[in-house]
Amino acid sequence: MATTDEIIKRTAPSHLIDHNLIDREVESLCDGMVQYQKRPAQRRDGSVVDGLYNAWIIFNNPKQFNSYTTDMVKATILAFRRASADRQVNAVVFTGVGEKAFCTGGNTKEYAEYYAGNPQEYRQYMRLFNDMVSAILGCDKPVICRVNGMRIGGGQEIGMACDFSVAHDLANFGQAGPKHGSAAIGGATDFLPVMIGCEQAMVSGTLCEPFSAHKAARLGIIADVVPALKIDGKFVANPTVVTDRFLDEYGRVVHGEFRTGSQFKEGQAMIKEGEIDLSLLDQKVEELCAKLLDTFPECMTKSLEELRKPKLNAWNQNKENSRAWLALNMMNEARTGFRAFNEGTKETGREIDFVKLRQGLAVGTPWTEELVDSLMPAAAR
Ligand SMILES: CC(C)(COP(=O)(O)OP(=O)(O)OC[C@H]1O[C@@H](n2cnc3c(N)ncnc32)[C@H](O)[C@@H]1OP(=O)(O)O)[C@@H](O)C(=O)NCCC(=O)NCCSC(=O)C1=CCCCC1=O
Repeated sequence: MATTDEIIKRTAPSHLIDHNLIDREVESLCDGMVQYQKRPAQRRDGSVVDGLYNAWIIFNNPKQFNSYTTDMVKATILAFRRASADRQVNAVVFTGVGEKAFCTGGNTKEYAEYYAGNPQEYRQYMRLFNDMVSAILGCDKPVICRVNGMRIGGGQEIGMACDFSVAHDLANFGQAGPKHGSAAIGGATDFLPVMIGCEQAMVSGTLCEPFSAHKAARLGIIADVVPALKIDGKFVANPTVVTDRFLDEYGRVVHGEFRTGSQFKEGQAMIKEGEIDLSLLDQKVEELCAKLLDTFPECMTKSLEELRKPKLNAWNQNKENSRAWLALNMMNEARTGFRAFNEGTKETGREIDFVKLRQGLAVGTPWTEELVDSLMPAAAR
């Protein structure tokens, strides 16, 4: 009987049709701010597999916490289509450079300086954003979000569109919408209720309070969490987060909540003193890729398609209405909120005086450029 290798050699066709949309390097669409790397696949024992790869899609905008510009969104759509069509690719690893941020969502500088006050332009942008989220949810390969740091706003949304998330435990998660003039309708309002239930989704989507990777694991937003902080060469859990007990004296769950007061400050000092090492994160990601490799490919794709449906159906039901509303929102609250973040500083703050705005609207004050200018952090001082 012929061996599998002999059969492959004898029967594999000499020409394969290329199903990619365009034949351009991902990096060429965005000056390298999104990188596409085919990294050799590994077996569970760590040995490298000939001819098979994992596609790493990497956001490379560290100065702006790996937020995505319009060009980066275009490149990301192409990257996921490329990975989906590439016969040699078995899994996609979606991540960012560095250890501070996976992604903090849309680029607030571009939002404030180009899209603010231009709903027709933002509608075009949101076509691209929607296609980016759909490209993740429609990828024929399993998608792992390697959470190399904070996952905030639209970064949390594209992260939740992935099939698996593995995070290091210094990463924070959360939305920014109603604090920065938007609503988390770029996927979070579709995915959160499905993933963590309506009550916790409401807390995250409206109050916009960040939560730790340990809490994200407890809530079910991520599949796994590993330490990244080394003190004297030894990995330790995030010292700003409660990880040494599950309940407080009243029987309430405190595991994964942030420490407070002097304990939190001491934890921050420990992080400053320590060394950040993402080797355990990469080990966990490679282990997951190796497990995914050890399956039938078509059955894997079918399982992905079915298990994605709760998120995908919610997303498809709402994404076009969300796009239209987000465009129009650029006339008032998004224009105000993203300008405030972009023009604010640590000293002036980066958010408006929400009470002042509400007081004005409560007496029917109309939205004018003058009102918006008066709400900017520097003006309010
Ligand atoms: C809470 C933060 C994520 C982290 O805060 P902190 O640790 O205090 O860092 P900062 O000093 O705020 O930021 C450091 C520098 O990074 C720049 N930065 C941070 N985030 C962005 C961003 N998203 N775009 C551009 N630049 C960013 C920041 O300006 C600092 O640089 P500087 O030169 O000014 O010193 C906090 O950073 C934060 O809240 N960031 C903004 C989060 C945000 O609002 N994202 C957009 C949400 S809306 C969105 O993503 C959407 C997606 C699609 C659907 C529609 C939509 O609205």
